[in-house]
Amino acid sequence: MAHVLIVEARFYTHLNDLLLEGARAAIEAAGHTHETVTVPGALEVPGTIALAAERYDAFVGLGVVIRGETYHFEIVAGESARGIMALTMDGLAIGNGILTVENEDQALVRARPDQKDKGGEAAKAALAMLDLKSRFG
Ligand SMILES: Nc1c(NC[C@H](O)[C@H](O)[C@H](O)CO)[nH]c(=O)[nH]c1=O
Ligand SMILES: CC(=O)[C@@H](O)COP(=O)(O)O
Repeated sequence: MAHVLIVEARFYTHLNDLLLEGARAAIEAAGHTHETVTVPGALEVPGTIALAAERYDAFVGLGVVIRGETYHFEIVAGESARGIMALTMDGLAIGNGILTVENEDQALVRARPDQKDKGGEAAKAALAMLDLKSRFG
């Protein structure tokens, strides 16, 4: 049984709740346990995973980044993904469920567990990486 840390950037509460629901359901369906920590925004997700790296078997990053008027979108979307990928290359089992979308409608379809269920998908990816880690690590 693995213990998974969900790191959720609580920027859009109603969308986060859906991502969390999907991620938690996927982890529980696979017979694992989880805890959740809430951080201010997507940029804080990789740093938080790095701080907790030794304490959990796998990690799920959740959040929603919606394009605004400025270049800030590129920074938040790109740097959060870059940070998560850097930690993945260091050998951590992580699923990236940070949505990077043009508008709220796109986010809603992707967050809803009965639609694209990107929270659940990210949790399954984290567990798949954990399996690969035990096989090759
Ligand atoms: N605009 C969004 C942000 N921005 C906040 C940053 O992630 C960060 O918390 C701030 O710059 C302080 O370091 N975060 C999201 O998760 N989603 C956004 O759409
Ligand atoms: C991530 C963003 O683009 C964002 O929420 C910031 O919006 P803006 O560029 O309009 O300041």
